[in-house]
Amino acid sequence: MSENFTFTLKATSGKARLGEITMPRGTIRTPAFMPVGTVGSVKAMYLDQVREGGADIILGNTYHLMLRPGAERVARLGGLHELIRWPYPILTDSGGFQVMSLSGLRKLDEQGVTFKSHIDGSLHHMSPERSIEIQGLLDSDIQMQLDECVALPAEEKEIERAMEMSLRWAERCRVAFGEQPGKAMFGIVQGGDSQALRIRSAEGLKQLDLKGYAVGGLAVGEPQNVMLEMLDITLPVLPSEKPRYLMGVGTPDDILKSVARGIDMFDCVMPTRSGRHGLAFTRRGKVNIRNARHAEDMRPLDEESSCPAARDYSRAYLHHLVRSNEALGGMLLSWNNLSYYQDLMQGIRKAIAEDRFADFQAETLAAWEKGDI
Ligand SMILES: CNc1nc2cc3c(=O)[nH]c(N)nc3c(CCN)c2[nH]1
Repeated sequence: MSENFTFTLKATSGKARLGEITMPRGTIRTPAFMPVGTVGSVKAMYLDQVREGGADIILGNTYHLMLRPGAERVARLGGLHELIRWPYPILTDSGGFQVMSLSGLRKLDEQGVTFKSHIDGSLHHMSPERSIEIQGLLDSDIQMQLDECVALPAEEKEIERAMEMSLRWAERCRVAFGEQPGKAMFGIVQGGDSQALRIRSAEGLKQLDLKGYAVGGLAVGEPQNVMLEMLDITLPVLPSEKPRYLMGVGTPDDILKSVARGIDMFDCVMPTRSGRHGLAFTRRGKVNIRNARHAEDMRPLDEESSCPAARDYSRAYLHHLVRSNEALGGMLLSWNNLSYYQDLMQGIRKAIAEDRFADFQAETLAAWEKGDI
């Protein structure tokens, strides 16, 4: 614990980094996977399970929480940590991405975004300053700048316009955030699939004395090789002594390849959303438990797992629950998947500490390819 936000690099293995973020509410072991708790809950999970499974930090969303229950209401209720009973660090996204992907966007200009709520159609305006104000009302530990994420493929001019405005918004968010020693504000690198624009965005953010840097504008439809190429371009420009967060990523394979390039933090709905739809992640690859071949398979998903959902329940029962659309099906698979992701992160951190990350990556991939699931 520390009254400040500090990031310590503990070891490297190639470009993979082992680190630790210390904050008043706790320590975050990196590389870290952040379960997504969009409206204040990690869907189908008790937060005790999320913690026991190995999560040091979870994600919340400004867009959703400002619409319901409302930022001022959360503040009146003691802040997000009190409300959801998660005393550890929370990172909140700024709302820009969710406005683009969820709401009826009405207007986007220098002042901010004007949009209609996807819940009740009410009209809302969010400026960079209001986004930071909301994240403060939520008592968020790591706050994200308001940005404009452009879906790919897109015209270079469009990508440039959005990247330049996101840079101006980063400066306004930096001013609005001020100095909050126990908290952090991260800038978000934009620039789409353009090498030059990615470099300009990263260089521009470096002028702002930020405590961390997110790489945004990726995992928005581009092929994995394009995402990885943008990391190869962007990461060398970012200060090595600050954490790097790749937003919205990703599959286990995405995570391994991004850690290999120097990413420290990840968030993705993949383990929880796919769990609710019957997809199980295991050490030996993915299992679509809805498939009829599991109907009488008495094996658990992974007899060696420390997670009861993976070790103690037969595939036959999981198959039955998912086919019957029983809530327990999504709960057990979400539990299995989050535990798998956190076990993967723990394996990654151990391999970096032992300077054998490349071997770990190869072994993990080989176990998936061998299948035998
Ligand atoms: C699933 N793919 C994905 N790409 C993202 C890009 C941004 C991005 O460029 N900016 C922001 N603010 N959020 C993003 C998110 C949401 C992360 N929870 C993304 N998710």
